[in-house]
Amino acid sequence: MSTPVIKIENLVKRYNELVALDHFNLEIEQGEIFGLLGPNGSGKTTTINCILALLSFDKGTVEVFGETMAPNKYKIKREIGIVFQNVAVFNELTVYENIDYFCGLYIMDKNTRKQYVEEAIEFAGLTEFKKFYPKKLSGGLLRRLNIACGIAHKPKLIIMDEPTVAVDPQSRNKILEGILELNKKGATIIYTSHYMEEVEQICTRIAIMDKGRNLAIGTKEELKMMIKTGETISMEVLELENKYMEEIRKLNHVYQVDYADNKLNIKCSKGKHNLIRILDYLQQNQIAFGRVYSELPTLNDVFLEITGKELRDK
Ligand SMILES: Nc1ncnc2c1ncn2[C@@H]1O[C@H](COP(=O)(O)OP(=O)(O)OP(=O)(O)O)[C@@H](O)[C@H]1O
Repeated sequence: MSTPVIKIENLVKRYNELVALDHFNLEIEQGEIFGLLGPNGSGKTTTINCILALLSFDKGTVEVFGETMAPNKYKIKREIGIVFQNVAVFNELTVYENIDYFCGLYIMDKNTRKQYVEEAIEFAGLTEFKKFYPKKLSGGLLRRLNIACGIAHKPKLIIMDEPTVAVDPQSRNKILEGILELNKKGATIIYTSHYMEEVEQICTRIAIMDKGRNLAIGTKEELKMMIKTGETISMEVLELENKYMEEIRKLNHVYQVDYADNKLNIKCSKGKHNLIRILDYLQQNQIAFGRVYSELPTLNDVFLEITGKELRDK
């Protein structure tokens, strides 16, 4: 097997009393789009900062491209592109000049740099805005500029820390498509987010974090196989006596039944004919029902089952 791009073992990071990373382990292979998913404060940014050697830590090891990471490992740092949560560009420079500046930190040859900057501008959809100053850009365009600055030097590893927070849907889609494109061209991507839909959409593997620990790791299919919920069936029911709720609860594969605001919610473990069995029961007992929905588990269900709380997909 090839050397992992990232290998983190037993990482502990404390901020005084607070344990931000608690014996955290992670391995990321070349070519992955790896999602670090967790609620606010779960330790995603701390993990990224430890990978980049921007933070010292209390215990454990961090290897990048097979080498122990340290603040002076410039050869490794050249191969990493980072897009931070907060936009970090110069207000005094235009879009073109900003990208040129960041690219120039790594690419010395003038012609190559010019080509890379043009490519990054096109990639981020900023061609019309080349001469604009950041203050004149919308929030979404500013994020795209931030990304272009981070990736223009064609790094092998791109780390994106919540790049779509507070971004309009159009720019969000553009950013997600862009990440897939960068990956297709060979970059390994680490993507942190608390938007589970995005992570489901683009990531090849996902780690679910909470309180500085890695709770589960796998493809989205593997994560969903880890939990009991196979299917959530919900429907509108105008009236439902308690005795029926009890009986539904006893049906095969059903393990949770809730009824509130005329909505019946039934959680089932994995089974082939859950929906048919439930509808048969309702019909036999002449219980009228309206629209019926059947949903497969989401990453939120995985998170909920593992931690007992919602991921809060804001
Ligand atoms: N410089 C710091 N000093 C003290 N505590 C910190 C510091 N940075 C982070 N923390 C705390 O460490 C924990 C992990 O924070 P971190 O920013 O890594 O989480 P996160 O998952 O990235 O959250 P968010 O999604 O809000 O960015 C939180 O409890 C946070 O309050």
